[in-house]
Amino acid sequence: MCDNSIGGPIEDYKIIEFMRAVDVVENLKQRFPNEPEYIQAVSQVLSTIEDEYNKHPEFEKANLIERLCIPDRLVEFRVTWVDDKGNVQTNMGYRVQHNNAIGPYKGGLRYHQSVNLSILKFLAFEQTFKNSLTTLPMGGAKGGSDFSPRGKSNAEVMRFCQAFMTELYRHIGPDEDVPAGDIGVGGREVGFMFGMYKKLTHQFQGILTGKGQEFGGSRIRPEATGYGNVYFLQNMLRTRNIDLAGKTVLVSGAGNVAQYTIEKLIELGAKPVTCSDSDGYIYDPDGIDSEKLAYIMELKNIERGRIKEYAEKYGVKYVEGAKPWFEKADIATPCATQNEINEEAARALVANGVIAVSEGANMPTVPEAIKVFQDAKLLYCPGKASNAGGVAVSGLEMTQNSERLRWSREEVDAKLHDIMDDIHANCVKYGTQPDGYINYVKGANVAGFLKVAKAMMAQGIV
Ligand SMILES: NC(=O)C1=CN([C@@H]2O[C@H](COP(=O)(O)OP(=O)(O)OC[C@H]3O[C@@H](n4cnc5c(N)ncnc54)[C@H](OP(=O)(O)O)[C@@H]3O)[C@@H](O)[C@H]2O)C=CC1
Ligand SMILES: O=C(O)CCC(=O)C(=O)O
Repeated sequence: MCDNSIGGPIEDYKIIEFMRAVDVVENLKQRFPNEPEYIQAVSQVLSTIEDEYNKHPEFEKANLIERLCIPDRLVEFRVTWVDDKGNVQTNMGYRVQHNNAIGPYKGGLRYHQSVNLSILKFLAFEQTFKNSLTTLPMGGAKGGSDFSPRGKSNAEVMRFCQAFMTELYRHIGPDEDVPAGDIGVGGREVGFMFGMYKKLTHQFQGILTGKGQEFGGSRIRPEATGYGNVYFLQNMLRTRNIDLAGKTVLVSGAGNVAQYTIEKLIELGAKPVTCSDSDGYIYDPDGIDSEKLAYIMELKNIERGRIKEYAEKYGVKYVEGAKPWFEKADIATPCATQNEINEEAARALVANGVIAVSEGANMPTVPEAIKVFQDAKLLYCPGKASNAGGVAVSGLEMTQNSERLRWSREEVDAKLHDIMDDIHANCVKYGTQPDGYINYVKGANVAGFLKVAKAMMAQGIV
């Protein structure tokens, strides 16, 4: 029996071989043939960690790679609810508990008509690496439903959230799994789910993050993903002595992440000129200022209207059915959804002189487009690093809930800032190439992977 440099007594399990990312991905494709987003995410990570993984033969002997790629558990259930007309509706509900080697499962819930297992498996896989990068003790998970709150009344959203929780509550807990928001799930939905959990269990526990400020929510959690995205962007720019102030920025999305990305960009003197929803984008050459942002927040969070109305109010360009990547600017930050920058858009961004791309969304850039950015030596960072501020402050919310106290806005913001700095430093450590170019994709993947891998090895074959 040998004592491996990382991990425990696993000598007899397997003859040492090298891991070949392409083989692992091919095998997963055969086993999960209808899950393109999941395969895309796995294949991007494996291709960048292959060398590091193979420096540790004990990993392959323990078949660590398959155990890391395949989720621990999939929970799938029917959600039945009644709409305002009295019709009985059904949707699917899911929770993908991917990996809890370094802490309780943690990750958002997405309510959108496109939700399926492939999308949730990709998000839960990415979340595992992201949460590891935050330096906080959180495993990775994701969940949600093919229910879309868009066009539903408040009462319908409440009934759906309550019905969803009547099943989900069995699978979550402060030390087991702590969901939060994502697309289509914000403070309103978290509140309704929290209320139902309390009703079902008679317990007031920190089982969700992103809660209202009055019942255990952390200060800065709503802002955290967007603010963190901009803090990370600043760090990237500093590596080339570039100042964010005065730069024009293309932003996609008009939801939580986009709004607070825009807020922080304005505060730091940059000029966001676009934002979008799933119908189209607006281009405001004068820049979205604080007053216009307040209008967007009211429009999207209260009236639940369409971004086209911004163009009508301020007399600016609105482009139906398109994304903002063909406009001219210095920086781009996709904050809407996965695969929203394709190769053609990436080429346009490079041709237009964009210097940095920081992802607020999860996996918004397709692999061919990432290659375009990296070949052009752009400052390009994957979401698992640049948008980790949201889950990081969720981790801080969990800590505050356990201690039954609340930190000030300044305290939480300072901790968020430190965490984003740490993530950036780790990307530089593991991603700097011999020519000095920082491959943030590799840096984030290797740093996130190593911590989870070491924890899994130490915990034996389970
Ligand atoms: N909230 C958080 O803390 C975190 C979120 N993220 C990621 O950030 C991204 C945005 O999330 P968030 O802001 O919370 O979600 P929201 O629901 O608040 O906003 C999503 C925005 O993206 C648009 N959008 C959604 N789907 C599509 C689509 N298929 N095509 C075009 N536009 C679309 C929405 O438009 P419409 O209203 O028309 O649907 C909306 O403007 C997601 O990738 C999410 O996973 C990452 C880390 C943390
Ligand atoms: O705050 C959380 O737990 C999850 C945030 C999230 O969904 C994400 O990081 O993609």
